[in-house]
Parts: sequence; C-alpha cells; structure tokens
Amino acid sequence: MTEPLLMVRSLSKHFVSGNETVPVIDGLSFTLGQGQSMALTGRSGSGKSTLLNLLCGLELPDAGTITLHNQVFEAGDAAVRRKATAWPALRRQHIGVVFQEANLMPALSLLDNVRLRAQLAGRDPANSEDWLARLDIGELARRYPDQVSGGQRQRAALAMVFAMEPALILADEPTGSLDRHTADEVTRVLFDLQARHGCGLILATHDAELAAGCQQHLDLGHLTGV
Ligand SMILES: Nc1ncnc2c1ncn2[C@@H]1O[C@H](COP(=O)(O)OP(=O)(O)OP(=O)(O)O)[C@@H](O)[C@H]1O
Repeated sequence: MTEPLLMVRSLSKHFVSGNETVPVIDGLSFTLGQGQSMALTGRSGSGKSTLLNLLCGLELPDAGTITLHNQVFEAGDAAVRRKATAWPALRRQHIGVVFQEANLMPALSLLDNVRLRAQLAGRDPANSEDWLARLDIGELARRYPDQVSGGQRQRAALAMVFAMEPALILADEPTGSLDRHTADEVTRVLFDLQARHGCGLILATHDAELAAGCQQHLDLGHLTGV
C-alpha cells in the first residue's frame, strides 16, 4: 500500500491578540492520500488560511504532527520552533501554493514567471511554454502580468504551480477574485490537471461548486464548533 501524501495528527494553533487568546485549530486530524483532493470549508475566520499556512510551514503549530512527503514536523521540536527545518526546501520543490490574487513577478513576462518557478523547484523549464498553452494563454506568454486580465493571471499562476510538478497543491480561494465564467474555467483546468498529474490538492473555498468537485471535505467551522 502506498504511504499517504499527508497525515495531520492532533494539530492545534491559537493566536494571541492583545489580552485575548484566539483558538483557531484544536486537535485536528486527517489524512490525504496521494493524488486526492480535499475542500476546506467553514465560515470566514474558521481557520482555513491558517491551516494552509501550517501545511506549508509558514505558521508553526502549538501542538501536533504534520507528516508530508515522508517528512515529519512535530510541534515543539527545537528545529520546528526556529523554522530551521526542511519546510523551505519542501515548499520550493514539492508544494505549489495558489492564492486568491495571482502572485506573479511584475518585471517578468508570464513565460519567464513560469520558467523561474520551474527552475526554483529544480525542474526543467523547457516545458514552460507548453504549460501556458495548456492553460489557454500560450499566445500571452510574452506579456507582463499587468498586460493581462485577472483570470489570465490566475491561469499563469496555475501554470507556474504545474511547471514545478508539485506533490501537493495548496490553493486559498483560487477563484475568489474571478467572475463565474472564468472561475468555472479555472476550476475545470485545476481539477483536470490535478487528476492527470496525480498530485494532491487542498483548497480553501466558499465556492460550493468548487468544493463539490473535491473527493474529501473538511468543514473547519463545524469541527471547531464556532
Ligand atoms: N496573525 C494573527 N494574529 C491574531 N489572529 C489571527 C492571525 N491570523 C489569523 N487570526 C485569526 O484567526 C482566525 C482564523 O483566520 P483565518 O484567516 O485562518 O480564517 P479563514 O477561515 O481563512 O477566513 P476567510 O474565509 O475570511 O479567509 C480569525 O479569527 C483571525 O482573525
């Protein structure tokens, strides 16, 4: 049997805001298999973005263990506390992150953005133009991010993620800034490529149609009882 891609066990995270302690994630456990997709749902403030940040090491947990791509990150380890861990390399090479607003380098063309992302992950950038073509923006490859629409920028952001051949894609409201038609297109492309390339996908969304396309559902609002 193949190892799961991701195992989360008893994960907890709180923030301190002034005198107030804000518990966000409390004893969360779940498993994501290789190539599986999961929708993270829950009302605004229920902790979706916080969980995505924990899963790529941008936030540190108070308690619990994250096992991702055969690496174990245990809250409380001195290395985890100092962030002096394998997270940065894992993020660069194996975790593709997509935010609501596409995060492109403004001084680079769409094609050079994709090439750079592939190179940073240690992949061959030769297929970068192909990735843009597969996302139906091949003819825009030499334009700069401010010369294309929001939906086209979001497609370019997906091309960057797929060009790095990630084991896991973490997407935070990837269609949140798009109109319905463009959101449907980007959703179709995302699921199609994810299924074809067998990477895991976790996406935080308020979009019921996007959530319905995922194999697993995790409702954080329900879990944390808020
Ligand atoms: N750095 C921080 N300091 C204090 N509180 C924080 C911090 N980051 C997030 N929070 C709080 O943690 C809770 C969870 O926030 P988070 O952004 O994860 O929610 P979300 O489910 O992604 O919300 P949305 O759907 O609105 O994007 C919220 O109450 C938020 O105010």
